[in-house]
Amino acid sequence: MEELNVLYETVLDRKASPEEGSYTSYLFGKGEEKILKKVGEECTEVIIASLSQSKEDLINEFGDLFYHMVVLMVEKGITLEEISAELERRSGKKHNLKAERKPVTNY
Ligand SMILES: N=c1c2ncn([C@@H]3O[C@H](COP(=O)(O)OP(=O)(O)OP(=O)(O)O)[C@@H](O)[C@H]3O)c2ncn1[C@@H]1O[C@H](COP(=O)(O)O)[C@@H](O)[C@H]1O
Repeated sequence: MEELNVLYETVLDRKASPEEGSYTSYLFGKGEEKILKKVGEECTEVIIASLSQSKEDLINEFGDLFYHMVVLMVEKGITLEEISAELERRSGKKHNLKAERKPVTNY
């Protein structure tokens, strides 16, 4: 997802060089507690949209959640590559688990 990389780089840039009128700079200025609050709010909005709103609204809420998650990742010094590596590790583990699975016997 190239857009996610672009977003990550933009957010990283806002942290390094705050810009006036930038919502991202505003969030970093407020600090971690505010960012965590926003991530929590956006999670709740995704849940509400899942239960009662249109697919379009839900996609919109996922967009907000992804954005705030990226802000939190940058705040905590976590890269997209690290998340990617973790997902890859899990996927490899799953394959290994499958290979290790014992055949089912019916007696
Ligand atoms: N993807 C987003 C994005 N998604 C959501 N938001 C902002 O998140 C806020 C969430 O709205 P809310 O109503 O929940 O919050 P609020 O009442 O405005 O603010 P709070 O007082 O609750 O903090 C809105 O102001 C949105 O504009 C985003 N702001 C920025 N981006 C990306 O970040 C990049 C840099 O943006 P700036 O930092 O604004 O330059 C942009 O190019 C965008 O790609």
